Amino acid sequence: MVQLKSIVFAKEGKPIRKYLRTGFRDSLRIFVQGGAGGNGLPKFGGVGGNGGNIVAVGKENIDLENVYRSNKSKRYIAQNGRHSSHNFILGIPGEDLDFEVPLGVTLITDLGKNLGEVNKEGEKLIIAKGGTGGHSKNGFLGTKGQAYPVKLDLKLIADIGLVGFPNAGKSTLLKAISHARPKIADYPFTTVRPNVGVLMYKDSRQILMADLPGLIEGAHANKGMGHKFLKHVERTKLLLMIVDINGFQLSPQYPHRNCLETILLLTKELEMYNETLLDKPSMLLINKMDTEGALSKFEGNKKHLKNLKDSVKSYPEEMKPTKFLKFCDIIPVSAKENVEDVEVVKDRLRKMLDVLTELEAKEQKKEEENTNLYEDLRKGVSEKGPALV
Ligand SMILES: Nc1nc2c(ncn2[C@@H]2O[C@H](COP(=O)(O)OP(=O)(O)OP(=O)(O)O)[C@@H](O)[C@H]2O)c(=O)[nH]1
Repeated sequence: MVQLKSIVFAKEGKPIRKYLRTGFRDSLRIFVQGGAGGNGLPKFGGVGGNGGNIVAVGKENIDLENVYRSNKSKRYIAQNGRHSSHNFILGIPGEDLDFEVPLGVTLITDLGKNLGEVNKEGEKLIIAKGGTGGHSKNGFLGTKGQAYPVKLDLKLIADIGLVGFPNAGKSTLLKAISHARPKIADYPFTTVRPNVGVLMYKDSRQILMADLPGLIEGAHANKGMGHKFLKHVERTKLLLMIVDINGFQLSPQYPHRNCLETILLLTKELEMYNETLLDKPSMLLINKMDTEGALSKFEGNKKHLKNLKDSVKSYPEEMKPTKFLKFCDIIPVSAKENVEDVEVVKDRLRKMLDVLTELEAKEQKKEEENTNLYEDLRKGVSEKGPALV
């Protein structure tokens, strides 16, 4: 209760962030060091063994907490290559050190160098190379392996990102539409970590939806949890925005925002984080349609919802995003009370994702055709030599 009061009545300007401990680890800093190469043996021209590499291996169903628990020292050091000797002229190479990482991880050095991503089960990525064994060309001295701190940055891989201000009904929808069992309560910030639900269809198709909590007006200025979880939206194919038909008020110190303003401010927050998010296909749910007066509010807002850009012309500049999401569907629902509404949403989401998958496949095919065309062209040129025009 004390904690709740601290959150809801936190004074403006005072970050709410410190009151919240999400317990969700979406980044982890570790130290990696490839093994050193063994020395060569000049007398016999012996070559030292190469040092082992540090290799990240994709593993389903684990998270960064598992990675941390499996090695709390957070140091990963691969085996050195053995020196060349009378018995082993070719020094034995050091073994690679493989460690498992969750799917969706990006590995970045402290200097900002992106080492790559791991997105599939069993996918391997060398993140620190072992040193080379000593031989005649390097004075028979083995070299050191690469060594540096690396950040593991986890972005959830979900098809749909569910965004909305606190209390809009994100958890309620996720629970109704999928097998997820998120915490639901009548106060903001109940959800303090992203929940992922699986939407199951009769033909065994599964769609992943991530509920991204903590977004509030001013998140771009690091209010609340700031944009902590928005990075997870970057990879989703589709944005599902959910707003309360009655609008939203964070606490008595904050102004009440009606439904239209809520949409506007949410869009603004998305834009402030990364404006390309607004190019994503999206759907809008107007929730809590079972509450008193909801229908008339919805009727009153219908034409504005259809043409948001013009409807908000007179709003203050600081509330307006420069771009708007192009909602494919705007659906009034009651996530809590109306199972049929939820089924409609589930159906529409499936249809939209199927179309997107088809478009993606076509794009990929086109890209492959273009690559082939280019290869043919290159081959033709190298056989005949460049044409003189
Ligand atoms: N009447 C009504 N209440 C709803 C509906 N959907 C959600 N609620 C209620 O609204 C409150 C907030 O719902 P949540 O699902 O926890 O909202 P949330 O967006 O996940 O909230 P945070 O965890 O703060 O991000 C709960 O008391 C829900 O029971 C609805 O369709 N109708």
